[in-house]
Amino acid sequence: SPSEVTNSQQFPKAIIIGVKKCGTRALLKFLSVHPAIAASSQEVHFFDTPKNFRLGSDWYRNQMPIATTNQYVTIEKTPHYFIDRHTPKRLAHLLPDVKLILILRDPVIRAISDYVQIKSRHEYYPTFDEFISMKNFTRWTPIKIGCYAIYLRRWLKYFPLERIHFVDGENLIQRPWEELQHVQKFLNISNDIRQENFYFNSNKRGFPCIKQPNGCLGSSKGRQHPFISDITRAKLKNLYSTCNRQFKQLAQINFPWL
Ligand SMILES: Nc1ncnc2c1ncn2[C@@H]1O[C@H](COP(=O)(O)OS(=O)(=O)O)[C@@H](OP(=O)(O)O)[C@H]1O
Repeated sequence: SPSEVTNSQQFPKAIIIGVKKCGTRALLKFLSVHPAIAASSQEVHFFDTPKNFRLGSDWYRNQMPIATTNQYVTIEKTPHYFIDRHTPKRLAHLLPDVKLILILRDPVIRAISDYVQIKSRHEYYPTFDEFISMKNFTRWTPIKIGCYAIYLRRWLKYFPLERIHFVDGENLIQRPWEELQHVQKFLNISNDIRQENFYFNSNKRGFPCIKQPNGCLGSSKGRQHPFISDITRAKLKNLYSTCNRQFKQLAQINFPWL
């Protein structure tokens, strides 16, 4: 077909900048079935990793998926961009018109998810409750990342709020088509990914999958979370209440869990 003759690699029109463990992979996977989207399968880590950044913008473009002429929206996701100090400025300089997508979850659940991932790489590891009972627990990275306002403030020095779309990661699990509808609108593409494209898979602990071959996420997504004590929950809820309030103000959004 003619579109195959003009395959090319394009700089991203949109980037899922984070947040880690909030559903960035699910969002990109669901978006990738849209006919207008070419999605990068790997996390590119261009702006946040010195050895990659030094290779320059040609290297970056060469990491992008081959897009057919129909796929005029190239997207990549690197969740670490959100918390990286250098990325906002570097990205604004290279791609001043890029659209940013930020997916968020309840920071308490996000912290547990982060913990479960780290624990999976260790044979012996303290419990989540043990971490939170430590005096300096607020300096532990899985806890720090959940104070979204701190990081968003940095991004807003380089990007206007209208260029950032916020996705409710809790709702992406419950009613993914609603979040997809908003994202497709933000990207100015047709509303192709709809409710009838999803099913809930009991083998995937009830997480939604897309109706196509390999339409569910891999085994490292949707892990079992450990029991967390009420004391730990109350402590984190209290810690995040200020961050959440500031985030709501900065982002001018309101998700049910915020
Ligand atoms: N449809 C679907 N299927 C499976 N998992 C889903 C889905 N939608 C959202 N999620 C949640 O995504 C969490 C992982 O987030 P990320 O992909 O952003 O993680 S990462 O930062 O790339 O490591 C992952 O966290 P865990 O539950 O802790 O494994 C999921 O809760």
